[in-house]
Amino acid sequence: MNASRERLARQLAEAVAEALRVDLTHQERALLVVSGGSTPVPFFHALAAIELPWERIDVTLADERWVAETADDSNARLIREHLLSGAAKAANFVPLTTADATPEQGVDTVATRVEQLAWPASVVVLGMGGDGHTASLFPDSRELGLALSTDESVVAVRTPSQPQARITLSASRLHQTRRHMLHLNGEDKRAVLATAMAGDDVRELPIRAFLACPLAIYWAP
Ligand SMILES: O=C1O[C@H](COP(=O)(O)O)[C@@H](O)[C@H](O)[C@H]1O
Repeated sequence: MNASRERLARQLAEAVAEALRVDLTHQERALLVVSGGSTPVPFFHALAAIELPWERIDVTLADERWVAETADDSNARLIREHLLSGAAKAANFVPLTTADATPEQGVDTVATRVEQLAWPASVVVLGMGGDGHTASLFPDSRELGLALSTDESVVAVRTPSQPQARITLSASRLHQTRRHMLHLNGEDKRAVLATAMAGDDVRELPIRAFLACPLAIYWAP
């Protein structure tokens, strides 16, 4: 692994841990929302090694593929394998899937689960794909307009460019946080982010929905 990406992951983990510590001085439970994908793995390892009152911390996802938790591309599996270990094992993880066959069938159950958490979250750590998507707010999601505008907490999404149906926290729910952090690596993503910053069409590059949050950007080459 590229040393600057490892260093960035540690810096992000320290910032997230500090945010959780601060919030836990004045509230009983704190909520951390993380993203899936390949980028956050070293961040998860760094965060898992930090001593925190993890038993008072809930962790959930920005989005999930509607697959079994045992599937290779399950974000829940990623969290269980890379974050919920070491000190962080005591955290309460709240997944975004159910045993229902489709996200449309499971969405209400997931919404109830999500809404019971300690909002506003302490931190939402977003990722970004090369197409400017974040969470499962993809430019070509049929439900993108809904996910950007609804007051519902979660939305089932079907996205032609993606092999699986997904479920995502809505933009309004992802905005319910004290801090937004964006974690990304590589020149290609830096270029996409620069394009996003130079325009304002959220449907073209959904990451734009979070650029004015304010958003702390953690980028490494
Ligand atoms: O599909 C997804 O991709 C993005 C970015 O993934 P990465 O592998 O390039 O890090 C991620 O932020 C999002 O949560 C995930 O569902």
